Amino acid sequence: MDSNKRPESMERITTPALAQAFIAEQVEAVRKQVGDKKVLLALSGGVDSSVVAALLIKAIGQQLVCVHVNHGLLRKGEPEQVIEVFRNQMKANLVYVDAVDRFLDKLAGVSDPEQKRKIIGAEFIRVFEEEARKQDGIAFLAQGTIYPDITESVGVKAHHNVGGLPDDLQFELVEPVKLLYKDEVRVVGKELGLPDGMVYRQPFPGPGLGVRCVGAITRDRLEALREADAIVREEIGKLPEVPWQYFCTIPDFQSTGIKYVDGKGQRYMGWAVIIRAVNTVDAVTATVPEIPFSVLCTMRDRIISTVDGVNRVLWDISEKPVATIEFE
Ligand SMILES: Nc1ncnc2c1ncn2[C@@H]1O[C@H](COP(=O)(O)OP(=O)(O)OP(=O)(O)O)[C@@H](O)[C@H]1O
Repeated sequence: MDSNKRPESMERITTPALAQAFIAEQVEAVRKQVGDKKVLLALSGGVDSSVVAALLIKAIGQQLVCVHVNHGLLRKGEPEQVIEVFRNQMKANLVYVDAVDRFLDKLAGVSDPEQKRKIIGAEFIRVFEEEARKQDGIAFLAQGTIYPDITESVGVKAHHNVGGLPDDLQFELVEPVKLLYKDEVRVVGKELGLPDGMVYRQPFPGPGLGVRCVGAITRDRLEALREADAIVREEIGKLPEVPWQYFCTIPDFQSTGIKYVDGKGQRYMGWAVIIRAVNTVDAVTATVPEIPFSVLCTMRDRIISTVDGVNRVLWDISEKPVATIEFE
């Protein structure tokens, strides 16, 4: 039987009981596959790799080595959450790699979006390879492959795919959620005790904030983006109906602002934050939900008063097509 084909008889995991049954079955299967060997996992803190991590911690505990790479392009609080959940709460064997300078130095002055993506992907593989070489006795590589990755692409995670590792680091794969759809992964994640903020995290591009800091990334603009993004997520996240995705970008142009110092107006140049929220079923087309004007004003006020360097807040009403969801 093709192990990459979901059996027609497989029931959709929609309830805690079904999730528990799946977890028990996979814990057994992983123990059987891995024995007493060690497993390596690149842990982003996204839903898929987090669920795999939690499942493997349950199955094999300290035989799992998780590697979390902070490339400087993660959202506010994400690396801290990975450390809190996996190292402090689940007592996982977690290697935290601070690679912020490495990534940002490589990206300095690069404005072409494709080039930026390539640099981020290649550097990620390099960092992960270095960490893999520091570990003794790794025999398996775990991946958060899910069913749409198999049916919609070539069968492996396309971005940051650790399949890009050199030949001598080609381990046997452990892919416990590869037959699950995203909604099922979330139900399983919840049963494994992962926090809602992780399980229901909105989609985030592989290259992270890198493609929302439009053009050549600078550290100050990236920091402003991270702060503004946290405000946008917090405020729009309070709506009774939360859009599919909501975030902001900061393009690489400045416009004139005015600051009052000792009652005297002074002109200065500042960045613009562009807020974007979309609804979509398949990400092929997207519509723009209505956001109450009062919420837009709250975001404007918070961003302008707390985010350094920003003097303008814009609301993007473009649908897809013709505008893509992300700016790059
Ligand atoms: N910063 C990171 N640190 C460690 N591993 C990462 C990081 N970013 C990505 N990865 C690895 O690359 C895989 C694919 O990343 P991608 O950004 O495409 O996210 P994804 O398909 O939504 O998966 P996830 O939900 O696990 O983030 C992740 O599952 C993870 O194994």
